[in-house]
Parts: sequence; C-alpha cells; structure tokens
Amino acid sequence: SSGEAGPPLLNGERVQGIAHEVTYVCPYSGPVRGILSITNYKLHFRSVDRETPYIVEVPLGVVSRIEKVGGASSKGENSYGIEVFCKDMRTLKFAHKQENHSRRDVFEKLQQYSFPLSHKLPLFAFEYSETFPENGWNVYEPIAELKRMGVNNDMWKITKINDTYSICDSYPAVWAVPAAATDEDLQASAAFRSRGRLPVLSWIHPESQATITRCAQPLVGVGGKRSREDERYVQLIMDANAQSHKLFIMDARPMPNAVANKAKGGGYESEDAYQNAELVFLDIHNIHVMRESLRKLKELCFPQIDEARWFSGIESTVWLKHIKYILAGALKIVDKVESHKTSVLVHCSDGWDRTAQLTALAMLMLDPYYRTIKGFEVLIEKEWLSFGHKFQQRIGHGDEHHSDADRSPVFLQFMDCVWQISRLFPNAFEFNEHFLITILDHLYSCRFGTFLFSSERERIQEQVKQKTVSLWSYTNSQLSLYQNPLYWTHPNYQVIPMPIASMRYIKPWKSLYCRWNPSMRQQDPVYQRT
Ligand SMILES: CCCC(=O)OC[C@@H](COP(=O)(O)O[C@@H]1[C@H](O)[C@H](OP(=O)(O)O)[C@@H](O)[C@H](O)[C@H]1O)OC(=O)CCC
Repeated sequence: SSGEAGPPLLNGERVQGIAHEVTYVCPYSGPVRGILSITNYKLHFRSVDRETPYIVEVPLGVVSRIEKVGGASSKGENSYGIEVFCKDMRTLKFAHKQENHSRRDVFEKLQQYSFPLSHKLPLFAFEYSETFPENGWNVYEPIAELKRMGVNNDMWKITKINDTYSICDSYPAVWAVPAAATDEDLQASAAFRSRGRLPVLSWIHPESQATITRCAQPLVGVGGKRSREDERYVQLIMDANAQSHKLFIMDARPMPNAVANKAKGGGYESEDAYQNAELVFLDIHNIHVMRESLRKLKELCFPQIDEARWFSGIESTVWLKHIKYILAGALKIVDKVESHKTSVLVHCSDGWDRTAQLTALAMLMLDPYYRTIKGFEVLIEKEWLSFGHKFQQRIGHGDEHHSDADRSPVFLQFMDCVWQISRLFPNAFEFNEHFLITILDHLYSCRFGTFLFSSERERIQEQVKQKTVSLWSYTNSQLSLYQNPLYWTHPNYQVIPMPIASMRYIKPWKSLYCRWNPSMRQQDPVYQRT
C-alpha cells in the first residue's frame, strides 16, 4: 500500500487481513473512505483521504455479532457492507464496493477472530505477551487479605478444606469460617446450599467484629426441607459476633422469585428454622431482567440521543431503578454492620451475581482500603473472580452465541454503582472514572487473562497466571492515568455516610453509555480511545 502505516501491533498480534476501498459509515461525521485491517486482537480502520487521519479501533472481544448488510443488487450509497454490533453500546457500519468481493473475506476474518472459541482458535490473551514493571497476578493473595482483616482471630479461622475445590468448585480454595466450625459442619452446610456455595466470610469489621458472609440459597424446595447442620452453622456465624445475638439474612431477590425458586429445589430460610435470624428481601431482579434493561438503554443512547425524550427514555429502560435497588441493598448491609454492629449473611439464588454486587459495594463503603487503586483491584479479584462470578457466561468471551440467556451486565451494573458513589464522594476514592472505564474496556477485550473463565479452579486449570498478562500489570504500570486528584489520603471518615439510594442523586453514567457520541467528546476527550 502507499506507505500507509499499518495498525500498531502488540506482541503476539498479527494482521490477518486488510481490505482497501472500505467506507466507514460514521453515524456522526458521515462516510469516511479508508483501509480496514483485521488482526487476531482488533479491527483497525484508518481513513485515506483526510488531513488528520480518522481512526477507529475495536478489540474484537467487544464484538457481540456481525451481520452482512445489503445484497449484490442493493443500489443505495454505502448500502452494501457489514454491521458490527458491540458489547460496549456501539454499532459500526462498513460499506464495501460490490465488485471487489472484499466483503466476504472481511466478514469471515471478523467472525473467526471475534469468536475464536467458536472457530477452534485461542483467545488473544494466550497469544499476547508483554513485560510490565509489576506482575498484576501478585496483587491479590487470599491469606494476606484475610490477615489484613485480622483473620485468624479467636472467632474466625482459615480453612483449606476446599483446596482441591472438592467441596465447591465455584468457590476459592481458601475460606474464612467460624473457628468453631468442623469440616463436617462445612460439608453438611454445602450440601444444603445451591451449587455447594455455603456461607463463608467476605468481610469482618475491625472494631466490632460484625461480619458480612455470603452464600447461595438453601435447598428448601417445595417440601420445606431443613438441615439442622446448616441451621447450626448459621448460628455459629451469629455467635462469632459477640456484639449481638441477631443475624440479618439479606436475600437479594424479590420474594416472588425466591418462592418460585422452591419449584427448582431452592427457596429461602424460614424464620422458625433459623430462630435468631431476620430475613430481608432486597427486590433486585434477575439476570434476564437486567439484560433486557441494558438493551433498552443501548437503544436510547446509540447513535443519537434525543434530548427531548431523554428523561422519559431513561425512565422506560428502568436501568436507574435497578441501580437504585442494588445501592439501597448495599446500604442496608452497611447500616446493619456499621451502625448496629450486627452480622449479615447475603445470598440470592446462585450467590454469584447479585450477592457479589452487594458484598463488594458494602465492603467498598465500609472499608477505605477498597477505595484505593490496589484495594479496588483486590476487591474485584476476591468478591467477583475468586468467588466464581461466571464472567465467561455473562460476557461470552470469544463465543459467537450472542443471544445466550446467560449473558447479563451484572458486573457493568456493579461498576455503574461504584461510579454513582464516587461521583457523590469524590474525595473518598484514590481512583478516577477513567480507571473504571479502562477496567470495563478490558472486561471485553480478551487482551488480559483477568476476566477469562468463571472460577478460580478453571483459571488454575488453564494456567492463566502463567500464560497470560494480568490487567493490573497494565493499569499499575501507568497509575497516574487512574489517580483521582481530589482524593483525601487521610479522610476524617472510614465509612461513606451516604443516603444516596434515593433517586435524586442517581444519574445516568453518560460518559460511559454515550462515550462514542461526539457531543460527549468536548467533555470527555479521553474516552474515545479504547
Ligand atoms: C418455575 C420454576 C422456577 C424457576 O424457573 O426457577 C428459576 C428462577 C430463576 O431464578 P432467578 O433468581 O430469578 O434467576 C437466576 C439468578 O439471576 C441467578 O443469579 P444470582 O446469583 O443473582 O441468583 C442466575 O445465576 C441464574 O441463572 C438465574 O436463573 O426463575 C424465577 O424465579 C423466575 C420467576 C419470576
């Protein structure tokens, strides 16, 4: 080509195809002629007839589906080409000339490298190599984190009963449990909890020793089964907190869904079986409701925003109502643990979506450590990755089945909630909004191994730490990009005192959902780069 500088390439990235004479149909600035390159990591479009080159780069992990537009006979300008639908709210349209048949080859290459697992190709993270000053795989060490929280102590102990993942294959190998619990207690409780996900420690209050524990729903079923062992184990959790003889069981679900789960052998703790526990339902909807809500939000935000219908449109997506319920649930947990020195047990149906959102947000508000950059990385590694949030199914890394009912924006919702809190307390967080958006970019990109697979066991099996680069290696090599200049390193408060769950403080995260819209550009120039 005429000395065109090809796309910049990462170590392990190779160009797989180049199409000339392609037109990118930009929804904002109109058609742009240029060259489209596809590598095993990204698609790269570069204009050829503009003074300042117009560049579009999309990691192929962000692609959710690709469609051919127009047929050989279609006549309209730019009516024949390819449409690329992305997981990060945008849709790209490329037009081809019918005669040079480049569309078929581009389409094939895009399919192959957007969905490597569906084409027996490796995820890019396993081909990428890079050396960074710090190895991000060392950021989170389970025992060190438990020690930071003061465990082992007289009431809580570290157990390695799950070190071959034989008790629960979606849990980490290392747990903290009441010191009085025997291995038999643990096994019996696991047998009575959905997918073996028994109650284990998420966080312990440094002064009051009140705790946040997490689990999945009890296997009560329509027959109303009980497990004396699970009941006694829950009592041990309560007794481990000398401050109070009460335990709140926070069931994240709407009560009708908790009842409906009985039909599948699930359900919730009856108060006559769990004497000193008080059950609270938090009314957070399931993964299917959330997937649908985001779909509506995407329709509203891309490509144009109809300012006249913005507020009614936002309302109809119900996205902010869900954000409110999640934050309100986390606040209830904070209130019980901090103000009432009472321990809380959090669960939902499976204990890997809504439960992770609630424990992580409550810990973020309770413990300033998690509001530091390293601490936030530890929080994600611990409450999301090690406790088996099913990232593979929820994001679909490298998989072509875009309409899979397991896909759902649960982690995105959590990050939106973090943004809502950080916006109201700009002094409380060491990291900035760009840090959150960078993490979300690499939730999809498949450049790093951090968000791949769905459990600690699988990541060990796939040797992720040995074969891929951690996202934290990348972020921690350029911390100045992610530091919040307004951060108070020594705030006069530990716990974020926030009445934020009322609607008036919650607003759409426009610099994320509308980041590709140039009307956002003058406000947030940094977000057009991936
Ligand atoms: C009739 C048979 C009963 C039945 O299908 O139980 C299945 C439930 C599904 O239970 P739900 O809680 O509504 O939905 C579940 C939760 O979203 C769970 O996440 P989490 O970790 O946050 O719990 C996901 O992991 C499951 O894949 C999903 O099915 O369906 C409902 O309860 C829908 C009722 C409106």
